[in-house]
Amino acid sequence: MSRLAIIGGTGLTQLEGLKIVKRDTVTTPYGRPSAEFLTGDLYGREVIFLARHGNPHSIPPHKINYRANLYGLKQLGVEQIIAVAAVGGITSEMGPARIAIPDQIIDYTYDRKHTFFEDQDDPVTHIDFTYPYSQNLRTGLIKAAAKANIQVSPLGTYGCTQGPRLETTAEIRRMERDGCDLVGMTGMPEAALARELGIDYAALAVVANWAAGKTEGEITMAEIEQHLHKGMADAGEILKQFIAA
Ligand SMILES: CSC[C@H]1O[C@H](OP(=O)(O)O)[C@H](O)[C@@H]1O
Ligand code: HPA
Repeated sequence: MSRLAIIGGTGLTQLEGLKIVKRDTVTTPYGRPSAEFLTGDLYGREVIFLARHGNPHSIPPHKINYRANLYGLKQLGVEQIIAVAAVGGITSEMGPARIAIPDQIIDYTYDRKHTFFEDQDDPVTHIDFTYPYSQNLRTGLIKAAAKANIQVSPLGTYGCTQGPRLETTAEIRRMERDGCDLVGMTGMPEAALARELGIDYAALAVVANWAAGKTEGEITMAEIEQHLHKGMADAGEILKQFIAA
């Protein structure tokens, strides 16, 4: 069976149910990962968990060392990653607490270390990224959601912004015109780095709020926390069914 890792984001700093058997503080040629890699038993399967923003949550999205995180997971033999991510909902289906399994990404980030192929000695390498998420893992997550009786959006385009600020109304309007259904700040370069390392990667996106300008008023952290509470409980059920299968 492939070695599976779960990367947790906002609202998932600790993975409930994980019986931890090993803690690895890994060093990589790219620096230090966000936190210890926790290996343990989750519903009978060995899983490695990493808190993307650190534990406690202290690293903002643009400061995450994505290369160290992904390289560290590769060093531990990981072949599959499910990334859990909080997002804002842009299109009508993507209301708060909804879960989506995106199939596409648009990258609006800048100034992030986004590739392993940049040294003079490296051959020039252009990975294929036509389908940024693993179809195999996406299908598994969609089936797991059906088994858990949780309605999810089986498709969606994740737009990744630089953060840490939230977006303006005009930025969200532009992203919607571009075809984005969801907005988050960590999907890239995480997904591309996984592909560069040959690790299968899919995301469980949990909608925390309507994106900027989609409702009257401003976005509050209280609203985000409330919706994430429900959304993360559902994400946990989906992961449980995914592992059971
Ligand atoms: C207002 S919460 C924004 C924060 O939450 C998301 O984190 P993650 O993708 O790690 O769950 C988003 O990308 C931002 O980093
Ligand atoms: O509205 C948002 N924008 C960007 N990232 C997010 N993560 C949760 N909500 C949002």
